[in-house]
Amino acid sequence: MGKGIVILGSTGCIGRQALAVIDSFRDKFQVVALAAGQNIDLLEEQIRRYHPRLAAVLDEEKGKRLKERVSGLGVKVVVGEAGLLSAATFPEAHLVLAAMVGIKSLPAVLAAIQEGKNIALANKEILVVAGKLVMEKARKYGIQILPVDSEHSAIFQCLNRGGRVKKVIITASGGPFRELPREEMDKVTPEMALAHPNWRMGPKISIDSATLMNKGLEVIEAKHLFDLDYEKIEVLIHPQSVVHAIVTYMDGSSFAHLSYPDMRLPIQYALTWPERWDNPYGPYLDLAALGRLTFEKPDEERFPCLRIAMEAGRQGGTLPAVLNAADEVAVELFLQGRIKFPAIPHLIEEVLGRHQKVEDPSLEDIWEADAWARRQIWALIEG
Ligand SMILES: NC(=O)C1=CN([C@@H]2O[C@H](COP(=O)(O)OP(=O)(O)OC[C@H]3O[C@@H](n4cnc5c(N)ncnc54)[C@H](OP(=O)(O)O)[C@@H]3O)[C@@H](O)[C@H]2O)C=CC1
Ligand SMILES: CC(=O)[C@@H](O)[C@H](O)COP(=O)(O)O
Ligand SMILES: [Mn+2]
Repeated sequence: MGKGIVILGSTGCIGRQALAVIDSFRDKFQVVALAAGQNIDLLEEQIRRYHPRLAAVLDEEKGKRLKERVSGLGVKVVVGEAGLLSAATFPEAHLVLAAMVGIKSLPAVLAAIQEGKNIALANKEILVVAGKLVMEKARKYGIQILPVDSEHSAIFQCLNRGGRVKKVIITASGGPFRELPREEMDKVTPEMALAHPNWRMGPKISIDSATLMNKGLEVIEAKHLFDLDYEKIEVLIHPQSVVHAIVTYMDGSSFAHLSYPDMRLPIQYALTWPERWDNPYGPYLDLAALGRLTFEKPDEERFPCLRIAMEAGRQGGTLPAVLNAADEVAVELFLQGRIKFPAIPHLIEEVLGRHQKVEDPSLEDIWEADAWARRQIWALIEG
C-alpha cells in the first residue's frame, strides 16, 4: 500500500497534473479520496482509473447523479461542504493536496491539519485570507505545509542554507501584457488575458497573472509560509519563468531554483518530500539552448494590482480577505465581459478603501469580510 493521497480539486489543472505525477509512480501512491466542484464526467473517469474509497462533489445535485453512475465500484460518494470535509479528513490519508480555487476548501484544510495530515498547498487563496490561523494550526498539530505554488516550492528548496536571510525574490513572468502600453489595456479581451505565455492554468489564476494580482497574492502567501517580513520580499519580472525564486543570504550568497515551467515538478516534490525522486518527464534544463535569462522591475503604473495586494498584505487584519474576495468577483465579471480589464484594480481598490479592518481576525471575521467585500463589488457594479 503506497502513501495515501487525497486531492481536493482533482478535476482542475493542478489536480489533473497531480494525477499525472501519480501515474508515474503507481506503486508508491494510493489515491484514497478525490474531491471536485462540478465536473462529474471527469471525476467518474478518475474514479474508474484510481479507485479512491471516497469521492466528494461540492455540487449536491451533480453529486447525487455521480452516485448512481459509480454504484458498485466500491467508492462512497459524498456531497457538499460536509463531503469535502470527509475527503480532507479521510483516515487512510497521509497527505492532502489542496488544489481547489478560492477559499471554499479552507474549513476542510483546517480539519485535515487537525487530523494530523500534511498539506501540499496549491490553493494560495487560503493562506492569503487566513495565513496566520492556518500556520498556527499547522504548528500546533505538528504538520508540514508543503508548497506547490512554483515560486514557493522554489523558496522552500532554497531556504535553510545556513546564516541569515537578507531577502527573498519571487519571479513573475509579467503575463501576456508585459509589454502592452497602458492605453491599450482597455481593449484587452478575456481570451487575450487567458493566454498565459508560459503556463497552462485555470481561468482565475490566469487572469490574476495577467493583472499581476497573482504575484501580490504570492507575496502574502510567502510571508505566511516562511514567516518573512514584507520588507524582505521582492518581486522581479522574469519573462522566461525558468528562475522561480532567489533567496539571498546576509553573506552575499544567493540561491536560485531553476527548472522549465512545468507544474509537475513542484507537485512531485511536495508529494515525495522529504525525498527528491527522479523526474520521469524530462527534458532537463539546457541553459545554452535557452541562451539568455532576463530580469526587470515590475511596472506598478500599468499593473496596480501588485501594489494594491502588497499594501493590503502589509496592513493585514481582514484586508487580505477583502482583497481576495473583491478580486475573485472582479475576475469573474471580467471573464463574463461585464467589466473591462483596467476596472479590476479600480474596483478592488475602491472596496478596500471602504473596509473597516478587523485586526487579528477570527475565522468568523474572515468569512464576514469575504461576504461583505462581495456585496460591495456588486453594489458598485449595479449601483
Ligand atoms: N494551475 C497552476 O499552474 C497553478 C495553480 N495554483 C493554485 O492552485 C489552485 C487551483 O488552480 P487551478 O488548478 O489552475 O484551477 P482550476 O480552475 O483548473 O481548478 C479548480 C478546481 O477547483 C474546483 N472548484 C471549482 N469551483 C470551486 C468552488 N467554488 N469551490 C471550490 N472548488 C471549486 C474545480 O472543480 P470542477 O472543475 O469539478 O468544478 C477544480 O477541481 C488555485 O488556488 C491556484 O491559484 C498555484 C500555482 C500554479
Ligand atoms: C505556475 C505558477 O506557480 C503560477 O503561479 C505562475 O507563477 C503564474 O505565472 P506568473 O508569474 O505570470 O504569475
Ligand atoms: Mn506561482
